[in-house]
Amino acid sequence: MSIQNILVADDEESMRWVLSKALRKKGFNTDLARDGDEALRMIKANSYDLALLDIKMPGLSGLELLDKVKEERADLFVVIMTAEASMKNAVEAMKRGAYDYLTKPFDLSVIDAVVEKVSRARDMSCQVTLLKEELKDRYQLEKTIIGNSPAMRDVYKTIGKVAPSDVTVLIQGESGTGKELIARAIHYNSRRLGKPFIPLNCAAIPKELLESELFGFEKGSFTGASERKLGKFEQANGGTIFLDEIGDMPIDLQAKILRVLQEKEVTRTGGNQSIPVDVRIVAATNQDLEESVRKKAFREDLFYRLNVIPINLVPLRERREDVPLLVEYFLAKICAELEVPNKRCSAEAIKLLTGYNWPGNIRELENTIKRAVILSPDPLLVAGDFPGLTSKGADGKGEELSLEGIVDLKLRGSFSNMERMESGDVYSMVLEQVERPLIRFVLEKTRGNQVRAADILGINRNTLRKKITELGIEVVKQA
Ligand SMILES: Nc1ncnc2c1ncn2[C@@H]1O[C@H](COP(=O)(O)OP(=O)(O)OP(=O)(O)O)[C@@H](O)[C@H]1O
Repeated sequence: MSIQNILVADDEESMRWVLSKALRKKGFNTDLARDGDEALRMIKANSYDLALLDIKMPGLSGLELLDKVKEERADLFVVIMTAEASMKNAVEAMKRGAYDYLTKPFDLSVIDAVVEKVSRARDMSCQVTLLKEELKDRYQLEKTIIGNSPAMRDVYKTIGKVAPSDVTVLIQGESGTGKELIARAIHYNSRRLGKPFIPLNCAAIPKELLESELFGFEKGSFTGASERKLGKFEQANGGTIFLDEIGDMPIDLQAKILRVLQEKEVTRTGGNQSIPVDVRIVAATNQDLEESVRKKAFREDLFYRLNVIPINLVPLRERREDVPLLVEYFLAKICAELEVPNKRCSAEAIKLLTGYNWPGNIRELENTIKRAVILSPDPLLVAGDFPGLTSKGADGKGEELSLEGIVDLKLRGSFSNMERMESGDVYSMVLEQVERPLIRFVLEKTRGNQVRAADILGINRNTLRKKITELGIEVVKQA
């Protein structure tokens, strides 16, 4: 990864002129700052690979600036320049994280050598960062996305298939189902790993500001635009931009996003230059985008561009078998974060958590566990430690879990491993297990009166008799 963009900050005009001429001749993009404050603003607004900073400048000195740079852009290589060959300054600069130190006057060949050295060091450091990221992210995918349900296993397969390419992905799912987590997993398992992952929630930013957030603006393009600002697309260059709640994107901006996808370039507000960007787009929504297309609230062409690979995250209530795993994971994570001894959930508490409807999905589950861990002094969390769930009822709407809900839960628990199911026997097996307790229950209530039982069930008397024999039900007649 060679150097492209260099900032030169020096209060001496002749020095700025000489350096910029020499560097531009070698093909580098060079920006110039007259003092420390200007340099800091430029560093914040642009992505430089190297900054040559004079130690003595009006406003922020080179060393003060160096401290700020280390806070803002720890990866920027800084070379400090000074007219005084004092050992003290040199040591101070290196201690504060400068990459090198040059004493003026210097020959231009010294500058060439420094740029070359920084270039090699950047390559090395990129490799190290990449390696670190890679290790971190393997850990992330394996450890942080929890869920073993068939629906989640399908999601993992899709991540594996799409991550290596640059294809656009549209993640759909209710709030709290893990859309951002999946977007990160795609980024960290792609070749863009080590480059920025920039999330932007389109619904959280006022419409008037969204355009400049996305595309940036030029200095002076409107009142208050005192400096150039890079938009999220430019910040994400080389990496991935995650456009959350894309359904809330105003229609005029949708056209601009389409242009980025087609032309791979952006124009800053107030600017007339097209800037090439290499960014992968992962978008997410909790709305029915096809419906928005029908209502003309979302551009059809953009929808098809984004929806190349759809990933649907099913709500937690439709993959309840993942709840116990998630509970275990969040208990360990939260106890470690809060530095409290590990806690467990009783079987009864797990049953309650599994039966709840989770309208806020995994985010709500995580918060619920956190609240219980904080409020309960005991190592074993029981159902009573989740009062919000018991009072609201198992489906979160103040009602008991429906019969269908219980059967659904039971089925998911029993058949979580579809691959192991025999073909051809499931339908009758499940019906039998529902029919038998149902008939037994009604016969019990009618004290063994088959005529009455058939009437309640709404089936023919002969059919009931046949079922009693087939299912081996014992009829106890009571007076
Ligand atoms: N499968 C999962 N395993 C572990 N943690 C998860 C999982 N899915 C989501 N989470 C956690 O739940 C929280 C919410 O996830 P995330 O922010 O990705 O959801 P979202 O769908 O993007 O929500 P929203 O639409 O509200 O922005 C995060 O803390 C995330 O780490």
